[in-house]
Amino acid sequence: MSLLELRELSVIRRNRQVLNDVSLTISEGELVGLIGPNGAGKSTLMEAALGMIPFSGSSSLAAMGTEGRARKAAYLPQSREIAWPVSVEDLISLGRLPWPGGGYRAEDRDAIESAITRMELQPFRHRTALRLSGGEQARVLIARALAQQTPLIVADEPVAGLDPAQQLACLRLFRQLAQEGRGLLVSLHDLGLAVRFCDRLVLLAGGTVLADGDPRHVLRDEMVQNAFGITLRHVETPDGPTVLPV
Ligand SMILES: Nc1ncnc2c1ncn2[C@@H]1O[C@H](COP(=O)(O)OP(=O)(O)OP(=O)(O)O)[C@@H](O)[C@H]1O
Repeated sequence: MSLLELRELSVIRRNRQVLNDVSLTISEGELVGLIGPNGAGKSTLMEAALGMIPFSGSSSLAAMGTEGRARKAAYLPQSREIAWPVSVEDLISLGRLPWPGGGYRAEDRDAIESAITRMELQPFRHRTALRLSGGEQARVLIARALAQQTPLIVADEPVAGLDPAQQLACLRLFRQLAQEGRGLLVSLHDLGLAVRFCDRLVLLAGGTVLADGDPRHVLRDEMVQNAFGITLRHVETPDGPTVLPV
């Protein structure tokens, strides 16, 4: 079943066409990597898909009411702002706000505990979120999105600022969530991680989809040269395929 359908989505920002006729579907059980150079329109695509900015074309999510949308999709924005000096546990519990009861039922507690465990945040749960390191704050915000327990997760550069072990742990968790039937749209700059963990890659450049499909096919030489102006060395490892930009 599809969780997100974008049809001919176009966005104009400051009189400039940032996205041009982008069509995309995310289905249950899929971890989809959104890749592309800086300024390609990855964040814009996510914001438009969620109905946060004006666009033309259609988005199945943006067409829903705010409550239905918040129960369908959790969003991790690129900017990791924490506005108030709340505890880690309280911040994560905000993920339960879209659900009836607003966070006080037994299932809310279970969702919050599960998110804390999955992001290995037990030692931090009573700390003030604003006083954590940048990477620790990033993990707390991922946990808030997990606590929302939505079928779809839209995450804008979720592993930016995480150390290598935490990057791997985060993408392994995303893979596991996909295996459990959730759909994930995740923007990534590390193409090695993208090819290793994603079921599918969508390559965005100049506001259009250059390629959408099997990661190794999307990352073929002419596509990578066209989008990024670089070459990739493809490497087979015991843990699966990866790539090195050269
Ligand atoms: N609020 C805004 N107002 C006007 N233009 C914007 C705004 N946000 C982004 N843009 C422009 O839209 C284009 C796409 O930006 P976007 O942030 O979607 O790219 P991106 O692919 O996510 O980039 P990055 O990899 O650097 O995060 C860029 O040219 C950017 O300057």
